[in-house]
Amino acid sequence: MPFPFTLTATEGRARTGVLTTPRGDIRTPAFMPVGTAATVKAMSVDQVKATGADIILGNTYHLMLRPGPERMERLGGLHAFMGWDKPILTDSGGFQVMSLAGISKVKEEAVTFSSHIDGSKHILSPERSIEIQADRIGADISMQLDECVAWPAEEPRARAAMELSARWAARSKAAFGTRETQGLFGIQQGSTFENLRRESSERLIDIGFDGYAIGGLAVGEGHQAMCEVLDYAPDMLPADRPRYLMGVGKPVDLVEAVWRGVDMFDCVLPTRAGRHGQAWTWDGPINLKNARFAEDRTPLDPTIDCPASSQTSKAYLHHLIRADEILGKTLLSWHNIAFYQAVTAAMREAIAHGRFEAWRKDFHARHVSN
Ligand SMILES: Cc1ccc(CCc2c3nc[nH]c3cc3c(=O)[nH]c(N)nc23)cc1
Repeated sequence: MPFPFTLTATEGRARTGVLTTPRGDIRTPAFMPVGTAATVKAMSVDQVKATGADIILGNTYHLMLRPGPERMERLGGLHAFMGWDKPILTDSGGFQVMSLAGISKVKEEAVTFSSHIDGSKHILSPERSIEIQADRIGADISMQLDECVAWPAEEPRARAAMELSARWAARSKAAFGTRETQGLFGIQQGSTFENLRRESSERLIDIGFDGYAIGGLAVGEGHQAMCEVLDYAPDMLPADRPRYLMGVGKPVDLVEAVWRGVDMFDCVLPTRAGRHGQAWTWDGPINLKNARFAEDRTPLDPTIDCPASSQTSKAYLHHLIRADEILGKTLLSWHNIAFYQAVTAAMREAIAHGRFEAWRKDFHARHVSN
């Protein structure tokens, strides 16, 4: 019995709804903060909860290397380990292997790689990835193991990766089996080739998943090329199940993807850029290192109910970032996650009232043009 996904309103291709899981409801459009190594970097669980996030992401690649799957299970799973009792989605690890691990080999059977931490050898098959995600980490939503090709890709290479991912989708589903309290998402591949994305979608639908991710984007193609794929890719996936665009993105990427029918997002940007002094605001990004903030006593955003956004002066944030203080990284990460939650909340509200088209125009005028 898949998690119920109820669409409460639609406007054009945009949708707003609720994905109901045993650990809590996920309001869509949803932004999912990335908690790679069992922490949303520089933030406490209470601070993440205070932003309104309904779900966070965990990373199979990092967690299988440290603390290790069997230790994680002995410690009660990721929810107990980190004290987060709402939903957790984990990626399957293949993408991180290709971008982080030492020597790695992709074979039909599995991906083999050496740890970027201590060089130890590891194997990640579709079956092992499901076991780690669902049984050792205890993720509420697991992702199939897939192969994401770099951009740009030649069609034959993109086809090979899409077909391998489709075969791994079937093996992931077989290994996952039927579970009452956990879900499994398939991942659409096919790079920038419409025909490949259609074949990928058809094969995933035949297998049947609780939700469908759009993979293979946010790999350097840029906003324009991503939007061109999103002009057709979301509609190839079932309208009655969640659509998750992996690794996206900047606020404007979220707006344009929601406009084209995407429901769920993850991105390291708000926390990673935050640690380096960048803050997102309704008027676009600013960097607090800039001298113009040295005596600016105004907060980043008085309308956001988050201490980092409305009760902290830019001058103080400027000082903390310039001094490379840990608190600066925490406060800017906290603000950025709260800002992303404010953006997704505003989109849910706009779609629910049939005024997302106007809201999108205002957003561009205010946020993008600067
Ligand atoms: C903790 C965590 C971090 C990151 C992710 C998403 C990581 C990610 C991508 N990031 C940018 N583009 C991406 C594409 C893919 C993809 O095609 N497949 C998979 N499995 N993951 C992707 C998921 C979980």
